[in-house]
Amino acid sequence: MEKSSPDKSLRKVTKMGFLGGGNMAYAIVIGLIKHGKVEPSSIIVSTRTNSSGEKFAQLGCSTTTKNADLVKEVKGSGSDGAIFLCVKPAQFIESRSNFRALLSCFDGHIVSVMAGITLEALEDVLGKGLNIVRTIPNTAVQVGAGVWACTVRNNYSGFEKLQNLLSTISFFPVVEERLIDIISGLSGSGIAFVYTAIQALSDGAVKMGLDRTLATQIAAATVIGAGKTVKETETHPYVLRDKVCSPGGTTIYGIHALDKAGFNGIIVDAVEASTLRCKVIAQGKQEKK
Ligand SMILES: NC(=O)C1=CN([C@@H]2O[C@H](COP(=O)(O)OP(=O)(O)OC[C@H]3O[C@@H](n4cnc5c(N)ncnc54)[C@H](OP(=O)(O)O)[C@@H]3O)[C@@H](O)[C@H]2O)C=CC1
Ligand SMILES: O=C(O)[C@@H]1CCC=N1
Repeated sequence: MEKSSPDKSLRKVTKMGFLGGGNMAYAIVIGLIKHGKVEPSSIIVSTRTNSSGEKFAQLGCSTTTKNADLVKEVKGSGSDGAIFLCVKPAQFIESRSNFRALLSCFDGHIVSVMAGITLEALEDVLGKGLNIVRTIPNTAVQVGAGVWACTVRNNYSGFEKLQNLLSTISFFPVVEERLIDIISGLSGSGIAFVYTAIQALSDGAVKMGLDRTLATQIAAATVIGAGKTVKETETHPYVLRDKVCSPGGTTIYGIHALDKAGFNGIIVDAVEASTLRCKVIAQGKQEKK
């Protein structure tokens, strides 16, 4: 009896190419290998310089400094391949004619992680009718706990394969495009605000006499616990906060110190500033390195 070929809709994203191998690409690649069960041999990374590719080669990925070689290799895997645009917005705009020449005939998934660059701008550069997904990840994908929001013009056939893959390392909501810059400020950049808060908590404990290593471990565990509690109990953060504040106790004295310093307003300003900055860097106004 003739063996039936496997249902194509059940096949996975087969080959992944990363155009740009900086901090974000590295976080994604590490996450996919360690937490997404992706074989390093199915990943190819392109960078401008050989030295930037070395850390990927050490993981067992292929590397190149020729973008055309990367596209050729991913194309060879058929329409189940994915190319991730992981260069800076200004680098993309500066080399737009090269990116158009490379990708205008690519029929796999084209996943942009570039802050600020809209679907319309991506289509202007690369062409219409491609399977383009605009996304904004954060670097916690490296530990399988990222936030990676995405927007897609139409749910093209095969999009769910990409969704399944990227959901292995992140909370992967599909949202309206107008929300992407806000989520960039909230989680793409927001993770850096949380690192700052962890450092500040640790500093406070060191000031009071705890050793730095233990202070940072406890600060990190406290932030993880707070996030998990908000998520799993689905309770308003201020209700949870009230349960920590005993009347006349220790916590309300700390909360008072935060209020006097304008803590809430500072965080709101930070998310606002990072959100609005997306529009500026989308015009190529960024230091290109
Ligand atoms: N970092 C983060 O937390 C986040 C970043 N992003 C987005 O990810 C993208 C990358 O950011 P990040 O990784 O931080 O930046 P990096 O500067 O760390 O990385 C940029 C990479 O692009 C490579 N590169 C530049 N031009 C080209 C080109 N023409 N062809 C191929 N490779 C090229 C560089 O190569 P070389 O090293 O050889 O110069 C470098 O490896 C940005 O668009 C950013 O908005 C989104 C969310 C979060
Ligand atoms: O700082 C940046 O521009 C990138 C985009 C979101 C997080 N990092």
